Amino acid sequence: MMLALRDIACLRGDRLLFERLSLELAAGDALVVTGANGVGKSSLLRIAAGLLRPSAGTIERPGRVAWLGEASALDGDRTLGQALDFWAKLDGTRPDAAMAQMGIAHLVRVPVRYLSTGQRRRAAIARTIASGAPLWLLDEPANGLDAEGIERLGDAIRAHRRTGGSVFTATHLPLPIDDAATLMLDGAIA
Ligand SMILES: Nc1ncnc2c1ncn2[C@@H]1O[C@H](COP(=O)(O)OP(=O)(O)OP(=O)(O)O)[C@@H](O)[C@H]1O
Repeated sequence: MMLALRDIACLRGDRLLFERLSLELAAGDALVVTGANGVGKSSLLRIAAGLLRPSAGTIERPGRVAWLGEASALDGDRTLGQALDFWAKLDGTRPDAAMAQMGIAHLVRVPVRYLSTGQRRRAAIARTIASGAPLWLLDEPANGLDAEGIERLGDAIRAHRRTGGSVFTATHLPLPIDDAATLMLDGAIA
């Protein structure tokens, strides 16, 4: 088991976004959460990541987690290579293969602040790949990616699952993920 949420409730402000939500991810699983803007997809992923405390329920997450959110955690003043190296060192890995996988190896000497939106997103995905974490939590990972980037993201997810990794993602854009389970948040709270 990579992730288990049991009877989770999420209250934001005075709004109950969802309650009694349970899910489990095993090695190799992919789970895609969909639903309208504001329904609570990001909140659910943040709860799964331990970035947001649920108002009820329990979370089990035995292994390491890679978090990909809206904000880039890459230092704008460093080159892409240095910025990815920084994180890879902490994780005890190397980012080179991940950069190649996302088609950004040629940008290794470009300062992160000069990268385009899609290049930055590819870099964030490369960081996720290079983390070596078994569980990927991806909040709208395809935002800003072109068709080729989305394909590379799909390939990366496939490769990750093939080696026993799991992926839990929220997305508006259709992602090329084989036999993913889907969770539709509909905001229907009794
Ligand atoms: N810090 C906060 N305090 C109170 N309410 C919040 C806070 N952060 C988010 N919300 C509210 O929680 C609800 C769910 O937000 P969330 O970001 O989880 O939705 P989402 O389904 O990911 O939306 P989107 O599709 O727009 O990304 C929204 O109504 C939002 O306004």
